[in-house]
Amino acid sequence: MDAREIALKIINDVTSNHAYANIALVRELNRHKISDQDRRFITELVYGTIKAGETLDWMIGHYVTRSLNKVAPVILNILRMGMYQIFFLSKVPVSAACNQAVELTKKYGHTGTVKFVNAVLRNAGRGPEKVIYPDREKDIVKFLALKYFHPQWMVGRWVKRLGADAAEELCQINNVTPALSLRTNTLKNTREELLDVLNQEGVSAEASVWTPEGIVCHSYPALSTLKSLRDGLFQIQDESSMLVAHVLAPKPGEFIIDACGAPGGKSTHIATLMENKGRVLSTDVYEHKLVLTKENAQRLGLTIIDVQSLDATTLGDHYTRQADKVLVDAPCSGLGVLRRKADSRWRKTEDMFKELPILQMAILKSAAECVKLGGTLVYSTCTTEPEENQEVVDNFLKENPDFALQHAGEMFPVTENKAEMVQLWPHIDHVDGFFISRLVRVK
Ligand SMILES: C[S@@+](CC[C@H](N)C(=O)[O-])C[C@H]1O[C@@H](n2cnc3c(N)ncnc32)[C@H](O)[C@@H]1O
Repeated sequence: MDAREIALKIINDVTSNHAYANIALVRELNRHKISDQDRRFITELVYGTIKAGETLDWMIGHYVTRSLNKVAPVILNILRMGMYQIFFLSKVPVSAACNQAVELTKKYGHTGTVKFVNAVLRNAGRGPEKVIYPDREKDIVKFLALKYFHPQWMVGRWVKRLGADAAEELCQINNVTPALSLRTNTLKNTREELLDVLNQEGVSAEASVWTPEGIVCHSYPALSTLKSLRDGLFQIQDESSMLVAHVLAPKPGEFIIDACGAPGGKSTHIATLMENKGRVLSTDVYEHKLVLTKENAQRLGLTIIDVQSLDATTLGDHYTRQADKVLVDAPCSGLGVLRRKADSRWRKTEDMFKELPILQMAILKSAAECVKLGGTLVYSTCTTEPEENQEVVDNFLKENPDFALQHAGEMFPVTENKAEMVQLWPHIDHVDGFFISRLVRVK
């Protein structure tokens, strides 16, 4: 199988079988003996074609008269891959993109589809100027959605809320692969020591400006080859995600519940800040995910984390007023982390903003029952949308006068932040979009 056929197989798996792009990619890459150059090409082609899906269909529409619904899924994916190479991969000659698509169609289609694919791609290659984006001034939403590969409803929300320019910056940054960030395991080494070890392992990295233990990597070999990872010298975690445990501010000896804890990114950070003294109960509704929490804790040398499979909407029945601090890192729409996965933007729906706040509120209410008098409750999400963030906290506070809002931004360990409820943005803060709020039980 050549690189483009492998890419086609992965894309088919995503579009026809709803496979996750990153999982399907790794699975398929591991099945073949492929050069590093081909790996990079396949990755770029798969992620690009999936991300640009609606834009590519709109572009194809300029060169065909029949409805794309009538085109067989595999042929449509061959066309999408061809269009992506012609319009967005300048290093690939147009002739190569066309010829390879035709070869693939000979294998997966018939004489008629071979002619069709050949005609569409050669016409696109000869006349790319036929594709004209909507006028930015007249239809900003459609323009941004097509230009930056986002669902129109999503762009519409952001334009309304943030204005056209900020929405454009956000869409733009959502297409840039973020740097890898790591959290130093301060129980095993200091950040400076870890930076030295990483340097010796061929990682180019620098200290994060957000947290005292954060590290940002600019280039690195395959993570599986790093002894420092196997030895538990660090945990992979985004910089904004690292801020959550700092806002919770756990102390050695406390009892802390992490209500939506798997795969343990924040539970392990909390236990580390507690110097591995006290108790962290990390619960999650999905039992299989708790295995990952246990593995992370073990690799990092943390012994105070217990895991329990539990629906957090019932947490209050089990641990009433027992915890010093509770974290609710709630399941959410994930609009703050779209840059991390090529297909995630196309999996979101507007219904999420009706359904998720109901679950988030139920979890928050039940988790709140576990907090002792004077104890802390932190509510965080990796999304940017107010229905899941400020509105959940505001509604909770209205119904629960036993809790008061505290200043989350003031708890940031390094940077200054004046917001009571913090909303971080990829295009402003250059970290994952995260919401963090901090409440205290006063009665
Ligand atoms: C944002 S993720 C948590 C990430 C985790 N805090 C970390 O830092 O690694 C949300 C988690 O909530 C879990 N979840 C979803 N519904 C839940 C429920 N009703 N009760 C408990 N956990 C739930 C999901 O399985 C998912 O692992």
